[in-house]
Order: sequence, then C-alpha cells, then structure tokens
Amino acid sequence: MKAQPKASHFIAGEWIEDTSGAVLDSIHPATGEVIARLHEATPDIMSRALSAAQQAQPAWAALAPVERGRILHRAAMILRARNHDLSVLETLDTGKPLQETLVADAASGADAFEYYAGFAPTVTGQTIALGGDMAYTLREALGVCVGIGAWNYPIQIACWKAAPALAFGNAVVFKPSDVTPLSALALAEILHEAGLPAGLFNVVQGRGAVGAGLITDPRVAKVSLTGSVPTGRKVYAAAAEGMRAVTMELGGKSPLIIFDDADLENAVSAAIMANFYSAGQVCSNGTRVFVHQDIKAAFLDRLAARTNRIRLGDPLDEATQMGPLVSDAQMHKVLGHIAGGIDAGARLVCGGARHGTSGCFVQPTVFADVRDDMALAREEIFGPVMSVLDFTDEADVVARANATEYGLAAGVFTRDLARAHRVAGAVQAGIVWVNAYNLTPVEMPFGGVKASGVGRENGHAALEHYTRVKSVYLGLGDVDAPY
Ligand SMILES: NC(=O)c1ccc[n+]([C@@H]2O[C@H](COP(=O)([O-])OP(=O)(O)OC[C@H]3O[C@@H](n4cnc5c(N)ncnc54)[C@H](O)[C@@H]3O)[C@@H](O)[C@H]2O)c1
Repeated sequence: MKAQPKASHFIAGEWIEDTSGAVLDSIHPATGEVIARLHEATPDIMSRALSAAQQAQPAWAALAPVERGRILHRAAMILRARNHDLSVLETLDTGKPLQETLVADAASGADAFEYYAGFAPTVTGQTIALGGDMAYTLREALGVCVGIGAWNYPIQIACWKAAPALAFGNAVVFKPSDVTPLSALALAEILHEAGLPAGLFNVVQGRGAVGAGLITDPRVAKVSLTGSVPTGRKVYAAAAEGMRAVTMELGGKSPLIIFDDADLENAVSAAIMANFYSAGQVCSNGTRVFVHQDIKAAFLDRLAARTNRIRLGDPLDEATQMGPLVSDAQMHKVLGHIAGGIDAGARLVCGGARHGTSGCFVQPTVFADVRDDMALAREEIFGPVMSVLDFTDEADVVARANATEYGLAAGVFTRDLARAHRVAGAVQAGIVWVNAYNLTPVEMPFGGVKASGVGRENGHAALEHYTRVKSVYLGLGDVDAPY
C-alpha cells in the first residue's frame, strides 16, 4: 500500500488505532489499487476525540491571539514546505492530477492558515455609548467545532474549517470523507509539529454514521459541513435539536452567462475551467452555460476544439490535465447522467463516454441545445459534463438562471460594465464571478444561498461563524428601581 498512515485517527496529539471499527479502504481511482486500509471510529474513539477537544479548548482560547496566530503561521510554512508530498498524497487519494494538486489543495490550505494567523490578533469588540452607562462586546470562541468534509478537496476543506476555528480559539474534531481519508491526518501531524497543543485538532475516520454521531454530542457547539444538499438537510436538522451553530457548504448547479459582447476566447477558457477542472468535481462549477444565440456557433466551435485537446491519463504525470473521477460509483453516476442527456434529446458536441477500460475516467463532455427542464440542467452531476443553453434576452436569462433550488455561484461574461453589475446584483448566488470563474482566494467569502448553504467560509465573514458576541453592560450610575 502506497500511502498507509501510521493509524486511522489522530486524537490528543497521538496516532490512535482501533481495529474493532469497520474497515475503510482508500482506493486510487486511476488504478483501483488499495493505497491505505483504515478503520471507522467506534463510539469510544469519537468520545475520546470530543473529550480531548473539550479539555484543550479553554486554555487555547485564553492565549493571546498573536500566540495562536504564531502557531498557525508555522503550520502554513510547513504545509508549503511539504506541498509536493501532500500533493502526491492528495492525487493518490482523489485521482485529481498532480498538475492541479500542486497549486490548488495544500497551497490553498496554507493560504487559509496564513490569513487567519494574521487576522486573529486584529479581532476586536465594540464600545457602545449609552448616554451615561455604556456597553462593550467581546468576541468569544464557540468551543468544540465538528468539521465534516467532502471528497473533492479534502485537505483544502479541512484547512478552510480548521484555520478560522483555531485562530479564534476553538477546538476541532474533523471527520474527512470516507472516500478520501488521508490528507486530514497529514494536516493533523503538521499542526502538531507546528506546536498546536494536543487535543485542538483531532481527526476521526468514518462514513456518514460517524458524522451523525458527532453532531448530536452535547460537547459540540458547532458543525461545519461540506457536502451535498441531501446530507446538508440531515446535518442541519440534527444540529438544530441542540441549537448548534452551523456552516453548510453544499452543492450547486451554477449558471455561467455569456453575452454576445464577451471576449470569446476568455469565455471559452472560463467555461472549460468551470466544468472540467478536477474532472468537474467542484461544487461551484458553472454547469449551466447560457450562451447568447448570436455567438453560439463560434463558441461551440472553439469549445469543442479545446475540449478535444484535454489530456487525460495518469494523474501522477504532471503533463496530465484531467484524471479519473474519485470512485467507480461516481463514474457510473456520471455516465448515467450522460446517457440520460442523450435520451432526453440534448445534442452531444464532444465526449460522452468512458475513457479507456480501466480506472474511473470519463471523457470531458459537452452537450448543446440543453433545455431548462432536462435533468442535465437541473441536477448536480459532479463530473466533466457541461450543458450549453441558448438565450437572447438579459432579463429572461437571469430568470432562468435563478429558476433552481441551488444558489452557490454564478458567472457573467460581458464587456458592458453596467450589465455586468446589473446581472451580478440580480442572480441568486453566494458568489458571482465577472469575466472570471472559480477563483477562490482565501480573502473572499465563499458560500451559497438557497439550498446551497448557510454561512460563509474564508475572508472576514468566517469570524461571524466561529465566534459569538457577548455584550457587557456597565452601569455607571445609581440603580433606578421603582419599588
Ligand atoms: N459548497 C462547498 O464549499 C462544497 C465544496 C465541495 C463539495 N461540495 C459538495 O459536496 C458534494 C460531494 O461530496 P460528497 O459526495 O462527499 O458529499 P456527501 O454529502 O455524500 O458527504 C459529505 C460528508 O458528509 C458525511 N455524511 C453523510 N451523511 C451524514 C450524516 N447523516 N450526518 C453527518 N455526516 C454525514 C459524509 O461521510 C462525508 O464526510 C457535492 O454535492 C458538492 O457540491 C460543496
């Protein structure tokens, strides 16, 4: 096995194994090889992790923020120094090409630690004049935060949750996706090495039931999930029972609207990046590409030419541009969507089949003449499948873009400044890219509206979701009592 960690779990600064938990294999989806064998957390393991977090958190919250920041900054430096090894690990676990993991995964995680390391010491409360008396506010840590991850950006997701949570004085118990369990363990080891006191970042493995078991534990103050909408509904409901705070980073079916005055080559580049990066396994992907009828033919020509040149293959080869999907199950799900699109009468422009006969590879696929009511345009596919739809009128395309239960992201391509701002204001989405797509700098809040989520990760916005406000009222005169 190529990537066997020292043990399945990392709790209170130590590697912990408990083979009585169900077996959990990590599979490299390019070859089908089992690269690591782990075990799911038992109730005892989950409880140990939560207790370790609960015990460690008060002393951590009591540290000067600059001291917390110093440790997180060190973690960012180690993440960058080990970027190559971490990228290989992520490529083995997810199948994403090394070309991507070298720049987008641990590197983005390091950005998050760097950003929140610097942000922590700047957090202040308010003073509120009350005409004699006064009040002030304190920003307090929440306590123990549970993080639950998806399989598409495993270490990035772990870092985007851990960095703000830890910076603001919380402790974390993180459960990675059972499909990609490895890199969160590497992160735990790095945080430990950076000097993070034991118990503040714990990793436990498991499938959905382990996540569900963590959420309702009385020691937990907050739950942050990255996953699908159906899982989000369950997790949000379970957290509500204990009035726990939540962050929900869920799925999408985001529109990318390309007007007839757009720079065509840039628009094609964006559509490709919005659908084929990470073999289409990106939550914010612009999978409904609305193209103005007047440029549709030219757009599809360039799109097909460039899509047909995408190099699929061994994701560990740095020349490879697209790897396999994360699993056999995901490949079959995506192939099912493609077959459904053909049956529904969408026009296949390129791709449309499995690539090769081994590994979980799917050809980058473009459908044109997709209608709003087709499953292709309504359901999150989470694979390399782009749907191109036509439009002519701005108000009409905005209404169609919004006619979905999702609201994660949107894109608009136009040279008309007024139109760009008008459309950005009108689309129902948490993130809008204008003449760009899928860029997610840590400085910018990230998250969805409608069924796509609750709360925001990254930027200043994350402060609201990993702290609470306490108001302190100072009576500076006599107490006025009518009795
Ligand atoms: N908005 C974002 O930031 C973002 C980022 C990446 C992925 N996603 C979304 O994630 C999905 C793909 O990931 P996935 O297939 O791993 O999602 P998923 O919903 O199947 O699983 C996500 C996580 O939730 C856990 N889980 C499942 N059932 C649970 C339950 N009842 N209680 C607690 N935890 C439970 C899983 O074990 C996993 O760790 C897509 O819908 C994608 O759009 C969203």
